[in-house]
Amino acid sequence: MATLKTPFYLILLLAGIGLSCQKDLEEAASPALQTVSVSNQESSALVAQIKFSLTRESSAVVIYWPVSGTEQNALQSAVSGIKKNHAIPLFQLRAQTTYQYKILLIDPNGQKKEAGPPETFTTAAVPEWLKKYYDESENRIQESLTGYYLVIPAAQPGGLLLLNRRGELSWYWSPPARYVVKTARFTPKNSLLMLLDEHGTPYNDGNVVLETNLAGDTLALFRMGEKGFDKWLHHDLQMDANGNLVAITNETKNNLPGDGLLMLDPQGRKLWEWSTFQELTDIDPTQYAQPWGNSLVIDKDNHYLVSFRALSQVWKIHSGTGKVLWKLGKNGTVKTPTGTDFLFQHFAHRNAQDEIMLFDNGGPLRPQTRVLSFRINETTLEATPSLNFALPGNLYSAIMGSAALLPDGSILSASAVNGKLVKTDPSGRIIWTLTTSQPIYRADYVPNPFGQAQ
Ligand SMILES: O=[N+]([O-])c1ccc(OS(=O)(=O)O)cc1
Repeated sequence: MATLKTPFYLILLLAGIGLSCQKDLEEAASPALQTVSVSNQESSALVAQIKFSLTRESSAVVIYWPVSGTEQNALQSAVSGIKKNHAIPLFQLRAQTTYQYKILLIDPNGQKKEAGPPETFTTAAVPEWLKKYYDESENRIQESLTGYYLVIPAAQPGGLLLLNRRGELSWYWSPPARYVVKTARFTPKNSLLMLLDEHGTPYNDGNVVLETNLAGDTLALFRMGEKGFDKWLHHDLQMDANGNLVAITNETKNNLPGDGLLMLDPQGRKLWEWSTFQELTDIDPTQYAQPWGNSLVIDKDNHYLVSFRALSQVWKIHSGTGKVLWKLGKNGTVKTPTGTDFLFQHFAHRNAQDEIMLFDNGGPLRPQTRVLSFRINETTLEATPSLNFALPGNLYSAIMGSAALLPDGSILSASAVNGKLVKTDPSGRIIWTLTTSQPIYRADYVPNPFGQAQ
């Protein structure tokens, strides 16, 4: 039987060609960096965004550390999914600091490979107004809760601050020159929904709604006069689970000022509206004041809880029919024990204990601010008081302010006009205080703002 013998040199040659083809294929298949840019501005100096494009799709992550530190102590961004064009936010930066960063590409086996040598960028300075508003060096705390405090200044130009458990500024947003920030809320998407004003309007009125993520990308921008946005908004706004916007509006009837609600879809088209004039039909103009809606939340059953400061009442409003389901407070429809009426309250909401909680500002008749909560039987319309404590006299705030339950059962209060953010226990004993140089409109606790940032 004849055997075909392949010469040894030919085997080597073929093997060599095979190997080099394999290598070429692998190199062609492995993604490489094409373009890279870093953005970081004074408007939000504690976050940078690394944008880069790859020759091929890949998942990626960025590690970063101050040049004065070491790579071993690098922070790591969230993992960016498989694609060619990436925009990766880097959070928890320090201002006016030079960082080194590395882009790591993640292969299908989860192996990370450096896309190139380390590069550097330097962060911008915190704006002067913010340095004056909040002095980190005077505000050191040691808090065991790992979340952050969203502080909304009642100061111009205003902006938004996130403070960490040590009282440090972890993130902020300072508005472009033409805007003043009036209020803001975190959304179910962990973005920020803000009410801005560009006309020097007093109080908490605004004509622009801006949604941004924490990286500073604009997700939505609505301006009064466009589509269904046909009224001034004031004091509060929310995004519902479907991405619709709901906000408190100014209404007018027979030359009297009222309040309303407006719902816009994610494209800014009007879906629904409501007015206090639907409910207050028997008005004596000599006794009338604008109800002054000053907080709005979407309750667990999708109906609205609105605080009306001038009425010293919180209303629950049916989100479909507009019917007022109940009124909590003085002369309301919910039965409350004597001594629990509140005055000129703000920030009414349902807390994690399923109670309606609010910041009871007080007023000239009772110049003392309290934190109250009520368990409400919505069938029998009976309220059982729960939290009820007064803040010390030096924390009395006749206007604005907030009180929110923290996950450890303590309470975060913004004593607005005094520029004090206080953590107290449920009896009102102060645990820590943070101070701002001008008033705080309100503050809230945000458990994990950076974890899920988009
Ligand atoms: O006088 N202010 O500046 C002022 C007054 C009331 C007010 O409304 S409140 O409901 O937020 O207290 C806000 C600001």
